[in-house]
Amino acid sequence: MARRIVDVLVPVALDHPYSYAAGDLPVAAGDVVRVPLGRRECTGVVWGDTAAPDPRLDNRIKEIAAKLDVPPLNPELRRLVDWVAGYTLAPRGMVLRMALRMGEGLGPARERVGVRLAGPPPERMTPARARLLALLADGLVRAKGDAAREAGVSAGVVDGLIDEGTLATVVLPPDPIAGAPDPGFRPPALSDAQATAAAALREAVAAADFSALLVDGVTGSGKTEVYFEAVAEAVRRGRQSLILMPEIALTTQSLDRFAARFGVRPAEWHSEVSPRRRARTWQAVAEGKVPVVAGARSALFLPFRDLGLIVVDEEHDPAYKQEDGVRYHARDMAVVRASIAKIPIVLASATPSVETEVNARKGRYRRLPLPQRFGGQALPHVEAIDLSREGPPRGRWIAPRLAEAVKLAIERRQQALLFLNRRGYAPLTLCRGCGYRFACPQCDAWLVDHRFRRQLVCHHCGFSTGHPAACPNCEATDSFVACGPGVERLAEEVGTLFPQARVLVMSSDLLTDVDTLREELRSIEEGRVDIVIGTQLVAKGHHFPRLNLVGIVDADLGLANGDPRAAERTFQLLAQVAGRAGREEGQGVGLIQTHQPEHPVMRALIAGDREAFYASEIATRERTGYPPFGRLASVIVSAATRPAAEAYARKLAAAAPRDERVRLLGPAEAPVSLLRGRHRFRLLLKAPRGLDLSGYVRDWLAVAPKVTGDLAREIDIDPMSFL
Ligand SMILES: Nc1ncnc2c1ncn2[C@@H]1O[C@H](COP(=O)(O)OP(=O)(O)OP(=O)(O)O)[C@@H](O)[C@H]1O
Ligand SMILES: [Zn+2]
Repeated sequence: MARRIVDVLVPVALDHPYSYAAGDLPVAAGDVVRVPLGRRECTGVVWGDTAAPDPRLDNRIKEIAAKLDVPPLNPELRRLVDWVAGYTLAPRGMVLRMALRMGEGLGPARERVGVRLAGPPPERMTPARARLLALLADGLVRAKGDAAREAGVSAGVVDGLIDEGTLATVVLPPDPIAGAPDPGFRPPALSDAQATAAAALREAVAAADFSALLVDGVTGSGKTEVYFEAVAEAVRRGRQSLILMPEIALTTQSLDRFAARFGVRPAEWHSEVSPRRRARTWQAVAEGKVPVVAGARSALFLPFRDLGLIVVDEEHDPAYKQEDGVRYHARDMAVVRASIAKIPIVLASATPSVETEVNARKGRYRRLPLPQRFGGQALPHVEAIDLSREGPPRGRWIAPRLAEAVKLAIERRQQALLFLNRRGYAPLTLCRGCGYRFACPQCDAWLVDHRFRRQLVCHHCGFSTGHPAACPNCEATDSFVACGPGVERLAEEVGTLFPQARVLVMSSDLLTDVDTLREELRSIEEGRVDIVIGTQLVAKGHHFPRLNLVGIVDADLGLANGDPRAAERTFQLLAQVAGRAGREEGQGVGLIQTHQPEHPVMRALIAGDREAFYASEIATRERTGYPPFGRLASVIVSAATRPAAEAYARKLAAAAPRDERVRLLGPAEAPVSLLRGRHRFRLLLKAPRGLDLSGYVRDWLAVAPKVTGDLAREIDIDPMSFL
């Protein structure tokens, strides 16, 4: 009988599977196996039987080493891997890698050890020992760390009593990945609009077929409570749910709210979860033991055994786009997964992406509107502060009218949020003597002054250096001027304006860990802070009951770049930030400092007229052929030298297949022309909506000159970043 040869896809940068002999192993498609690869062994997945094994390779074909004892990757996930690779042009192996996070090489799990009272009291008694013994007097087993913490003693005290035989150790089972959510635990009383939307969601889950629904609710309308009803329905039907969230910062409150609604927290999946816990979660999800996962975009590639629902919260958020490795948009690929799995997908946003808005208008997505805030709170009243007429004095950033409003808020014991989407102290430092500007040696970017950390930092590559004593150019001392504001500088100004106020600066670079972040968010919720100064970290999703005033310090910041989505992003971000105001009591107020009060984005925000914004933006996109009315793909060519990058970019452009429907723009030097020491050129493709742009690019690359030496080529289908 002929040997059975199978295709095994391995998680490396390769598009095609390798052939292996199955040997005596009864392997089937989807099985996770160990295979020899070069000199090492790696984990791969059987993709199918090799259709036509090459007889010339027969004696070179190696055997599968072992079949792993984990559930196979089901056809749905395998199709998703194929689909994402085909669409993004990322090597299939790299997409598979995202689906194979089962944690090899972690070694055996560390045991959790508990202690209990077991023997006679120790000969020498100390107050700490006495406290510990008093705690354990009830005879219960406690985890070692818990016992020490509860008794207020060090771990050494516990160990000492174990050595003396007073305490005995017990091996504890690992703490569970996730409990069982109870759909009937604490269902909310829904408003009419919420109830209508929730009913539609429940029906969609019950229909168990592909459908896309948009929960389109104003800020504070209770979108979360509503999509929880879809999750409840999936749980009732014994099917798994995936809730995607753009940022871990967002998950904190949502997880607590989930627990309040369902009695337990969902399983979490994001970069802050430890590798070991992730490995256990992966396995439990594959075994169908995890009813609900809440996670960042990479959770999309988890091996659900029976996925019944996907929710994408804040679907418009740019964080859903992965910008390195496999460049994919998690919202778009979630729609793909839902259609492959034949399940409903729920998108939620107060400011839908233009793509989603168009889909809803065309009826491809079903819109479920929540036009009012829950509990009848009014939406914030938004006004512009025209910086060219009533701006702050030189060297200051808070206009008198905004300062007055902050003062009033504090007097009323309410909170104020000052939003500035710029980390650090100042975006540019220059020498007053000679005009020298501090730039990153490896990037085309200025160094940002971070005073809290006492460093000048590059926001592109992370390069950092101390503040020099003298100008590197003219050697003048004490001649540096900080130009422009960052949140740290704003904090300085707030300190002088409101010396008594309790101020919290929140910015991703100041964060040490998630626990600190959670604690800081809690301190705002509980009213232990008067003024919050923050970047987009605090802009989204949060619900702060006492926050009534939102001041947007520089509303024009995001409008100035050449990004076709600049207006959309600015509108979304500012609407989200303003939407933090007045969610529980009183009238929320948003004050927008801008030089362009007449800009369509500002006008829509001030008038609270979302429709006006979408109408003008959609018309512009339609006229210019930008997404979703046309399609884009970008190619970045980079090299160690500028001529090498440029020469290859030109050759690449010359090799583009002729197709009058596709327009090739460039090559042009990228806006960030130097990044991490590499010179960059950009090509942009524009095509009509119906064209298979991935296919076009694939054909192009097949005939393009080879990438040699230190040249690199990054393909981005549906690019979101234009730097
Ligand atoms: N039916 C309900 N019963 C009780 N509380 C509710 C209900 N609906 C919403 N809420 C509360 O109203 C507040 C706002 O809801 P939620 O945060 O879900 O709004 P949202 O639409 O997600 O807002 P945003 O888009 O601004 O994040 C929350 O504190 C939530 O618990
Ligand atoms: Zn840099």
